[in-house]
Amino acid sequence: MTIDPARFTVSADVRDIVQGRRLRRPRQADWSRRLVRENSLSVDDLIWPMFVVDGEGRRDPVPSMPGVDRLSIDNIVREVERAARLGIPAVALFPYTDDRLRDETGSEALNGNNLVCRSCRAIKQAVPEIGLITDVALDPYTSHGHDGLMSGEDIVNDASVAQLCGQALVQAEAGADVIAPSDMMDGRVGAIRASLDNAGFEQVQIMAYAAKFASAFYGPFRDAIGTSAALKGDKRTYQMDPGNSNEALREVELDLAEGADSVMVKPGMPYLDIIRRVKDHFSVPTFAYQVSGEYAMLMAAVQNGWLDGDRVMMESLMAFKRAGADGVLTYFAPRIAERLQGGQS
Ligand SMILES: NCC(=O)CCC(=O)O
Ligand SMILES: [Mg+2]
Repeated sequence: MTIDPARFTVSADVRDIVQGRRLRRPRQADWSRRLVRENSLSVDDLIWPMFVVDGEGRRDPVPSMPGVDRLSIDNIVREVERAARLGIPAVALFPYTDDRLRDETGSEALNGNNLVCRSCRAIKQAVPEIGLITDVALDPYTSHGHDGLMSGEDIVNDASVAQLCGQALVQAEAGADVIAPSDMMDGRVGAIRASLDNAGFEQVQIMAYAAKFASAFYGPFRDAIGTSAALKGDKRTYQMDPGNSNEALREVELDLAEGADSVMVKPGMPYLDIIRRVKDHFSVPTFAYQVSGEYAMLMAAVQNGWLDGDRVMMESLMAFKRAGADGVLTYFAPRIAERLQGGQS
């Protein structure tokens, strides 16, 4: 329906008020909207998290993450080649560990020939130019599903840190460019930095999961790496309380003091305020993790036809940029990169 503006009398008062305050003016055309846009999204902002599983020719869908598969090494190499073609700067690896290899201490984490290490070698051989990020935490390897070592009901800090240093070393030896500790033990960044340096890996970066909250949004990830059933209790004695914000700044401050090259806030969208505070306070490379539950939530609505997939994906990523993030770990990475390559934002 079109209306005839002439039929509506606009008083001089209204015109006076609007005069000189027409913020809608630059919104009238695409060229102008693009010129005044404050933030932009580029392929350089993307880190693609990937799930690796043992075997060959495997591409097992993760039911709660439509469009995401667990890949065997041969297929993961193919996908990393695709990431490189798309211009994605880095990928992050997470292993699905066979139940037989899980134990109380997560000893498989220290096996220099474990699935993650074998994946690193294969990827580095095929696609040496891509950034390779590995996860340091024991949860994919422990029978109890916790990120550290357990003594009774407790997750013991310092002994866990020692184990995590060993894990970081085998990953660096296998070719990881960035060690990303996601365990939230106190002091692990400094200890890992020292271990890496002592072993001659002073160029290997540390991306610290500095402010990682005890969140219900990790559910689908735990399905993907097969720890949902194993996990005893919850992670509230080491991950942050969702009610806290100042504490996130202390966590980031300590990780930076201990030698982190970049820091991460996780989950993403429910914690945009934390990203903004971290960026404003420290002005360091700050990453966000759009976690599995955020992805699952959007995809579920998209599959029902309730949301436009491409548009919510782009808008959700733009929100991270606006909040101050330098980059985002997102399961949408290849889809976004394809869209950006097509020249659409
Ligand atoms: N350490 C990595 C994660 O916990 C990922 C969480 C997610 O995507 O839900
Ligand atoms: Mg900490």
